[in-house]
Amino acid sequence: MANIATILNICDDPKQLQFSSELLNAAGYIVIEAKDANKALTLCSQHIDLVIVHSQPRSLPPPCCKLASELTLGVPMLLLHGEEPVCLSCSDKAHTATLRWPCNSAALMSTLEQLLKQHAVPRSLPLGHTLKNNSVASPPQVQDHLSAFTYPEQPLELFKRAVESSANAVMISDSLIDTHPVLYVNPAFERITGYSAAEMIGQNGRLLLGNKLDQPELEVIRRILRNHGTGHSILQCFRKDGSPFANELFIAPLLDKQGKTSHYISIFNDVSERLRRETQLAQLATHDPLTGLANRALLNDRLARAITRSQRYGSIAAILLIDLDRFKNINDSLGHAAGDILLKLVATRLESLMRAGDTVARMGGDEFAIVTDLAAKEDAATVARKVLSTLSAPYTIEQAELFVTPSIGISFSPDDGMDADSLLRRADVALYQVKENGRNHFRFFAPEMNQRASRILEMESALRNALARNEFELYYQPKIDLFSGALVGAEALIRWQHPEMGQIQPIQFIPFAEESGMILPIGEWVLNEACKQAKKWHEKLPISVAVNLSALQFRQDNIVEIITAALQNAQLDGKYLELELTESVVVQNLDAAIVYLKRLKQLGVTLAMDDFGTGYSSLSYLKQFPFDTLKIDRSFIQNVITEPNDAMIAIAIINMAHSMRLNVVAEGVETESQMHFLHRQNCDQIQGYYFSKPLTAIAFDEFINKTRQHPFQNSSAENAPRSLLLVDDEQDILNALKRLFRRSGYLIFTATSAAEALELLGLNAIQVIISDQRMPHMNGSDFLGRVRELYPHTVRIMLSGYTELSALTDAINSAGIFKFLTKPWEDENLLDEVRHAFAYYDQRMNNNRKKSDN
Ligand SMILES: Nc1nc2c(ncn2[C@@H]2O[C@@H]3COP(=O)(O)O[C@H]4[C@@H](O)[C@H](n5cnc6c(=O)[nH]c(N)nc65)O[C@@H]4COP(=O)(O)O[C@H]3[C@H]2O)c(=O)[nH]1
Repeated sequence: MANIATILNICDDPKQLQFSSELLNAAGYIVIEAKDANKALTLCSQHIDLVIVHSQPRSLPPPCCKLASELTLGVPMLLLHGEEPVCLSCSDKAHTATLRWPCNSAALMSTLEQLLKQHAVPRSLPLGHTLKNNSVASPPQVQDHLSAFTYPEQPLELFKRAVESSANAVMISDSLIDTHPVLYVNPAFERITGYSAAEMIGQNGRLLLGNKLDQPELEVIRRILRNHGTGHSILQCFRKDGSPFANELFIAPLLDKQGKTSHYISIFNDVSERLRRETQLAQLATHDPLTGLANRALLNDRLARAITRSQRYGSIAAILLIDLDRFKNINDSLGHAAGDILLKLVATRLESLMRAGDTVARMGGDEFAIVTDLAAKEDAATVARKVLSTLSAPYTIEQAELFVTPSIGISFSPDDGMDADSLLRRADVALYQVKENGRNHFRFFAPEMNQRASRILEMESALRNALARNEFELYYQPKIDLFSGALVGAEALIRWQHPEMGQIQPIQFIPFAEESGMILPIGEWVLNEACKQAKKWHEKLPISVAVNLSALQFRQDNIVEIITAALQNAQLDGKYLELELTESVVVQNLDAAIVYLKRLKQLGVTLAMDDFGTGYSSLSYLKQFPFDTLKIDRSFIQNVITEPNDAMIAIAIINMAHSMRLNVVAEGVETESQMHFLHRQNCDQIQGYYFSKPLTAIAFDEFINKTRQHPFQNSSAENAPRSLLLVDDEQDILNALKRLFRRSGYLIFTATSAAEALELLGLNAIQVIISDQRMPHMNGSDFLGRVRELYPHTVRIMLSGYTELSALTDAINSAGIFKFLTKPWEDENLLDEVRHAFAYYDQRMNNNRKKSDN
């Protein structure tokens, strides 16, 4: 068997080095030579079995042997010395043996043999190594620095040091003895557990578990021990001082030469901090940091589980989506800190309502959700009512009492869907409906709602395409000044020219545009287009153009910038742009609206309140807003000459607006009589089909050319001739009466029905009316009653062929008639009565005039 011990021979005398090396080689040793300390250092990283140091070398600095000994990890060292064993580090006893040099070969070899024997150097080549040129070559795949591990003597030392210095606790216990006594623990064990090696040796490792012997994770360890296997588990353990720590334990058997388990090695570490951080991260990933409630992700998971349970056990999974009404106002007015406090209080109240197993989550912003299992759908109503009353109770924040109401949308599984996504979407649709219908309430999802929601989605993409493809067009409806008859402005009204469906009216798509948010880009387009068009018309006529602004547009943070840009792009002076807002847009948030409206006014634009009379029509807030114009809604104008109530409202609005120095525009004027009526009531402007329907920009251009000045008949009462209106459904009677009064020089109007008569009254300033009692559709008393309300200054005479008492009393009581005459009449008598009537009229008008002069 080849003697393959490797000797590092260090000597700075080349001759001496060569001589000694030859001796060693001849004896069969592998010799590695080093002429100086540096070389020795590099070689020491190789596998070395023994070091020979010549103590006289001139250049080898002491303590050479100590150095070599350290670098070869305690392999035996022979010091060859001269007269004296000269080595400065001899006191360290780093060398194992000394020998006087020169000495004979036999002495040297026997010393070496002895040393190597003491250190049990192998007598055969390790597996995979070959003897090459007197040196051992490592197997090709083994890197040099790992080659040390192929020899057992050094690794033992190495392993010992590695184990000792390991940061992980290492514990070796005996498996052959029933009690599995601990045989060894390393310093890390002592540091982590607080137990010293002396305290642990002979004990069972179970000591670390304290009383916690029922941990399920322990089962893993027990199984490993039973099966002599390896495994891993995290156990709760206790330090010597009783403090707990999370012990991540790896356990493996150590086998003896027969392959039987003789020992167990346990390697563990305190992972409490890591687990704490992991828990914290998991908490962050699944919980809302502000309220500590489950977050959206966790809620999704819980909802999915509830759905599975509902399938398995036939229960009902319900989700309640809760949104705080007008929470934004609180944030805006009291600040975000107060808003946060409120959200936390809401979270606490919601949690207090819930049963074990329910999940309360914050979905983000002011939106919360509850997932709960129910026996019946109706139970969700009970839960919702509890939520409504609990959240509506006052909150005290920074000494202020706050009130918040919730809106709740509810959906169920299996009825509304079998997955979390569908259920959430449907609860959201239901919530939206609550918000639309006045808030502070709850609603269950209904399939019709879904249809609407998907319709909104469809429309959203259709509108987006329409905008991209330039399918929108603006029509313009003229506004006429009632006193000058001049064209003063136009209202821009959008139309959608659909390539297949033809022209679509705004009423069919604006509501969807508002709900989907598409009104924002569409509205911006309208503003830009209308401003550009107004500027073009200014070459002919300086008219102003009015644009409708929807609630969403008005609430945009950058609405002022958008309007400024539109004016700048068109180079239009702000005073030629009018913004029309409905009452509902401004009353949604009065305080904010005042601020916004004032900012808009600073741009020089004028503001009109649209559809006045249909909503709140509150004069008190109207006063606070900087409106310039008030538009009377079309619904009042439609019947203004036939319905006394509508007429009263129109008149009241005109007078009230004037007293507040507001300009009044009547919308939807369709007939001449309506126009004259409004003119007599001093309405400033009118808009409606009577003058023109909304026109394309080109048609409007022509309208400007034609209608520079609208011919307008002035019908003021002052200059009016004496006008007599005769109303009878029999044409013969009308003709007879006409003939009778023609002689008196009256301006005579005739009507065969009450409706026709009302039309004439609207158109003309009539002073005296003679009406038949029995007429189809509306009898004389009713007709004259209306006239009394609409035109109280008129003098009304009833000419009836019937003298029933009821007709007489009706005529006197409700119609406030001047005279009740019967047919057939006597001409002179009738002429007289009518003369009296005109005189009475004049007298009353004079009295009124005097009263108002005084
Ligand atoms: N029966 C009758 N109707 C008359 C008469 N005069 C005018 N109209 C109609 O009354 C509506 C007046 O506009 P609105 O009250 O602002 O009501 C508008 C407005 O609220 C909205 N709208 C139209 N264009 C826009 C727009 O560009 N943006 C926004 N946000 N809304 C718009 O759509 C509504 C309806 O617009 P249109 O269908 O154009 O209907 C217009 C107009 O064509 C009349 O004498 N008789």
